[in-house]
Amino acid sequence: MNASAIQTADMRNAASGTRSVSRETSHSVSAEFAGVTKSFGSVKALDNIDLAIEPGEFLTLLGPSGSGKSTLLTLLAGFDQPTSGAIKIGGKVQTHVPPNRRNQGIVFQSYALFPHMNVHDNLAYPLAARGIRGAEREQLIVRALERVRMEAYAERYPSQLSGGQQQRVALARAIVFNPPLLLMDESLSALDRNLREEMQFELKELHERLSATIVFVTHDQAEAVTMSDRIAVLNKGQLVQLGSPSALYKEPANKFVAGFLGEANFIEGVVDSHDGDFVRFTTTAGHSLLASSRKKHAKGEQVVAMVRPEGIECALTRPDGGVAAGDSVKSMPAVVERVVFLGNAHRYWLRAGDLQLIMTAPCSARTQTLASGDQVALSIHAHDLRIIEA
Ligand SMILES: Nc1ncnc2c1ncn2[C@@H]1O[C@H](COP(=O)(O)OP(=O)(O)OP(=O)(O)O)[C@@H](O)[C@H]1O
Repeated sequence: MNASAIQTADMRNAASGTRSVSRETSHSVSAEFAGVTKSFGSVKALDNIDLAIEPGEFLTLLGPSGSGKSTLLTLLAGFDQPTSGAIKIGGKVQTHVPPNRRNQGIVFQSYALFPHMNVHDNLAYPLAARGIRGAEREQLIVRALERVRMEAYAERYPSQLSGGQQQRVALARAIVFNPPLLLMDESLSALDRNLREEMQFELKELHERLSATIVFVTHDQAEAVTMSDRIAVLNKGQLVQLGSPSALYKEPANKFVAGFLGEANFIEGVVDSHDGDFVRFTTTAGHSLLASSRKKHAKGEQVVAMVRPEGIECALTRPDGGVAAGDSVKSMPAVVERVVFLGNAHRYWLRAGDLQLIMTAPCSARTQTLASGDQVALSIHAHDLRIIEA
């Protein structure tokens, strides 16, 4: 995942934020975890999670394997109960309400289509369970199948469908009764790349048309960034950070989030001074750098700063030691160790003393391509260098 993916996602999320697209229903609910802990014997799968999901929001639970994403979603679905804490849906405590008495659509891998029923009957099932029959039921089935472009497959049995088609039908079954809450666990993970991207786009469109709150689980960062209004990053059963994709990318709370969502360079040092939102610190290699920080830091404090690969700038050093392009930001000497052409950008591995940094620079006719062995002056604007937690 790169910065342009984040920008595209931001634009898409901003567009969906306005939600002027014709919405076919007008209900959605909030969902909340209040001090939720879940233990399996000695394993604490979730540790005191507080998380409030807004009505109509597309919220993604993101984290590495074993971080607790599925456990959190399973508790929200009502398939299991927390060891302590409460789950509220629409402001009401639902912690011990069974799944069939919660008005929610579910697309879980373990919640497969009924193999002995054709597509039509798979969709009719949740409607019948809600007492919806006759012409209304048929209308809802046709509309749900149209939404996932599977209207031509109503008579087929699941075994006569591809994996991708089965997932579309599972999605149609989950949305056929216009649930105010839709829960999806790694629902697109079995699809090949093209179909997955197509489904991501369709799901996002669907979210804009439905008014449902969607809670989506994935371990795929790019998917989380493209789809979500907000992302909740989990690690080892804890909620590490909650925010918009761009906030998490630009202002990660710690090294884990910075490294998990995109690429990051980390620079360690000791604080010299703090002025407003900026901190001057000296790196272990003796370079003095200016970074931005939300917190106050005391002189002598050990800090870790983070810069994304596109936040580093380089200019070739002239033979007299000066810098080719003038720059107001103080620069440090470095050498280009390796260059890789990526098509629309170059990726550079730079060494400045004991610091190794990765930089990406877009390719254009106006930018000079650096070569391995070039002596350069490296600069990082203070807004691109952020003090984060270790
Ligand atoms: N029924 C269970 N019994 C015992 N331990 C469990 C059970 N379910 C989950 N766990 C443990 O709880 C932790 C969180 O698991 P969970 O499935 O929620 O993670 P996840 O983030 O969804 O992982 P993945 O991406 O691999 O699906 C893991 O350590 C897992 O082994």
